[in-house]
Amino acid sequence: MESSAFAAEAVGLVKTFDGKTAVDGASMSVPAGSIYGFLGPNGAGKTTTLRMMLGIIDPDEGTRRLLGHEAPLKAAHDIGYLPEERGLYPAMTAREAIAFMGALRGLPIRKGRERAGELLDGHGLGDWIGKPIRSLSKGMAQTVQLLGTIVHDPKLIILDEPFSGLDAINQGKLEDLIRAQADNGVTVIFSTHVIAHAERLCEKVAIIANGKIAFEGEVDEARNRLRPIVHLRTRQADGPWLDDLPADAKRSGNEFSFELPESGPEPMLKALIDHGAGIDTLSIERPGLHDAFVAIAGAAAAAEMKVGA
Ligand SMILES: Nc1ncnc2c1ncn2[C@@H]1O[C@H](COP(=O)(O)OP(=O)(O)OP(=O)(O)O)[C@@H](O)[C@H]1O
Repeated sequence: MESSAFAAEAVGLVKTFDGKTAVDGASMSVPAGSIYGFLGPNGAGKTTTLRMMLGIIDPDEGTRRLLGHEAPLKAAHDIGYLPEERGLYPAMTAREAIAFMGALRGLPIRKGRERAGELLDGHGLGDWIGKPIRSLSKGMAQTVQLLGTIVHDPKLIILDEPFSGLDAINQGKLEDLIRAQADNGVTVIFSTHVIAHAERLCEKVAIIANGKIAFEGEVDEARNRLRPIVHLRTRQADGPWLDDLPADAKRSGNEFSFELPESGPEPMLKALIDHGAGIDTLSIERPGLHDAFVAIAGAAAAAEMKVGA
């Protein structure tokens, strides 16, 4: 049943709300045991796609398969889901909230309480175990909800914008938690509009803009679509060596920047040296995922994304 190399797959998912297409033919394949990032600006269709994958809503067209099940709800006990809208019952204690979330996924409540204690201890919230949710800070409550998402040891975790609302320290802890889950063989899918998290965590990403998947593949594959950029500062301002630079090199004083030629840096560097440019500084910058995002999804979509945490 779960022998597939993919923990989640979607083929041609379409969803229209009131005549407006929110998701327009999304196909994704999430390798089992990987960390998979779903990147796109607000309103791009991330939440709608994840809800279709989970079986919370049905697509108008297309198919999906979750942990080997064509009816995603059949996999419900093996799934952990953190929705974009956060919320816990304010009067429940941290322990009860976690145990309750586990019970909704089939974990016996007694076991859930036990695991809740371990998880809260392990995440620095041991002192809050018996405190009502309303007495916790927003970040703590979000951590509790996250612990409730993993309390039943799911095989696949789907987190919708899990980093939003967390300060930098808690964002770092969440990255650690995601890595720890993946190290244990759990598949993690998370959506984000912050590129840095995906760049640090993911092997594979999907980039969605205007309801369409513009790219799906390895992070390196996205970055490799762009050529590295050479930044060069010469000692001389003028000379025959200027002809050795690519015609479209950008110049500011003695500083030049241009795409690395297909032939690599050596032939050009040799020519520059032979023709008397005098190399002051040289660096070759590999494009980041943000540059790749701009190239793939367009500048307008990229402008709505955040580069860093
Ligand atoms: N239940 C719904 N009824 C009507 N329109 C909807 C519904 N759910 C989503 N939409 C619309 O579908 C489009 C995609 O929304 P979706 O929430 O999937 O995007 P998103 O990428 O997750 O962005 P965000 O992070 O802002 O939620 C938006 O235009 C949204 O208004």
